[in-house]
Amino acid sequence: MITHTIVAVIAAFTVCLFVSPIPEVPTEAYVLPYVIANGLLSWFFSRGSSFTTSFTSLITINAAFILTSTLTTIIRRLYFSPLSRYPGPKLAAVSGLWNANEARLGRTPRTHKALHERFDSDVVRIGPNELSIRNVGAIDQFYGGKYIRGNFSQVFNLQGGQNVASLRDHKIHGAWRRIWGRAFAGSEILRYTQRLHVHTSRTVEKLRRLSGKPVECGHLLDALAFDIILDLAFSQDYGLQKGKGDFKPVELIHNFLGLMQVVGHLPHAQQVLRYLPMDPDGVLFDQIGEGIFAKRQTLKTPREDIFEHLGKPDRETGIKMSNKDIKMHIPITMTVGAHSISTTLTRTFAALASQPDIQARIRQELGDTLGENEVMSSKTLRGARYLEAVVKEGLRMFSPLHGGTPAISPKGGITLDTGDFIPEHTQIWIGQHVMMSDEKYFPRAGEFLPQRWLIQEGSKEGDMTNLVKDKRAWIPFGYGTHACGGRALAMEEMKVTVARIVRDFDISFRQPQFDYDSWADSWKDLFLTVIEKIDLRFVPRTV
Ligand code: HEM
Repeated sequence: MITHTIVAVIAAFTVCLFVSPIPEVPTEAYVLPYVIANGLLSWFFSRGSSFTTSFTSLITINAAFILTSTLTTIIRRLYFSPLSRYPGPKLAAVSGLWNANEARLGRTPRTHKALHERFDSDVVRIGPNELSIRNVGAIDQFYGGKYIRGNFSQVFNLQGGQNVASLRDHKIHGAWRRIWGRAFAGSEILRYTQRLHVHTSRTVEKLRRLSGKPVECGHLLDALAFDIILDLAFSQDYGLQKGKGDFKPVELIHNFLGLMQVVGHLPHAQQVLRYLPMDPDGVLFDQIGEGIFAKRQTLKTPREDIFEHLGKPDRETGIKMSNKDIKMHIPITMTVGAHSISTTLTRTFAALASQPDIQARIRQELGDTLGENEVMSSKTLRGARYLEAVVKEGLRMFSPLHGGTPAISPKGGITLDTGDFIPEHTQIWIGQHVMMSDEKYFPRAGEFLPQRWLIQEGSKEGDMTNLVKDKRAWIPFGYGTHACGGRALAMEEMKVTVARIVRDFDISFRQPQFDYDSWADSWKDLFLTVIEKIDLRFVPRTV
């Protein structure tokens, strides 16, 4: 028995040397050999021994192996890892489960920010092979050029297949992004103007009918954003604003974001889940999406929509998406295309509800810049700089993807301008919340101050007020090759919606003593942020 134990301990040390370095070895690479080794051992021990003896030998050898592996891994991660020099919770250094649990609770961005402050460090360790970085120069160092995207993005292809948000191959990703880019070119955005106008008009009419009665703002804007994306992507009038369409897909998004967020932080779990049946909410969401897409394919009218572009080849390389590739873009379009907009806008309207002076200033600017009965669009709102500042400030404080998307540190590692060396293969996060709520970049970061984005009278272009110390830290849409594919549409949609609603209504909280801080504490960052209900009043303006 002693020989078995010694052999198991030596084997465990050897395996640990093999699986521990950064990056860690994929689950299959050691689970499969482990199972095979156990099968061979069972066969070996069962020859000429009783069941009890061979079973005891097997248990002893497994216990010695697992215990030694666990202890070796913990000691290595705590004291001998190249990341040991960085501060952070000990539990985070030991296991990815710490970060996954923060993710489950929907508070990773806030926890990471608190760690940077507690340890007074721009680099903190948030996993055995993971760091959170709070340094503006690092954004381009890690996300500029052809960087390797982190493990988290692989959660978008659990059911097999790829979309732009999961793809790691730069050649194909580049081609797919150019295809996406054509759907959001300036000329296309202008073509979407009339459709945006129709949908925002429905929301405005609805608010007029409600005439100052409390409205659950998240629900109102979910309906608006979902109707818009289903029209622009699939040429369909889904009718949520008219109370006709099915709200189920919106509810499903809220449900499965939680699962995605946890699994995204556990790459080994992602690998296992690929072999298991999909979560029922995910299956239903896919089915609804495919139904919407199938309906689109039967339309007789010309389909001047985003998916029309996705079906065309990339002009530079000739690369074309297969039918499967196109279908893989349905769920992501419905999720990021609607949920991001509605949560950002809802929280922006809540910020406006507490600041009537900002509403008044938006109205005054619209009066000065817009012609009478002019349809609002990126073109007609071009001169509305204060409106743009309000939307930018909303995106700074309420970005829907608050925790960032990770990158893998390149070969040879990177030295930050703080002097910190980040070893190769480390997964790093430069989170939106960590960066955009930092006083060093945005003084009075906790306050909603659109004027921070206005260039001072008489100053040079690019010379901002002293409330923006470094505009490179404004990253609501991410940065680099994987930055948001729908930014132009998102900006247009948010500007038009804010302008139309603020021009026609006085916005206030349902209860004058609304506890904004408790409401903000209840938001959950589940890859995309999920917010609790909020009732606002939209009182029609008479002039
Ligand atoms: C408030 C609105 C929005 C915000 C703040 C936002 C932000 C983001 C962020 C931070 C990313 C990840 C970037 C990265 O990995 O570095 C992303 C990815 C993406 N977004 Fe948006 N988004 C918004 C709305 C939209 C809309 C309306 C669409 C249109 C359908 C869209 C399409 C995409 C796509 C396709 C990607 C994946 C890009 C890639 O991986 O190459 N987004 N977005």
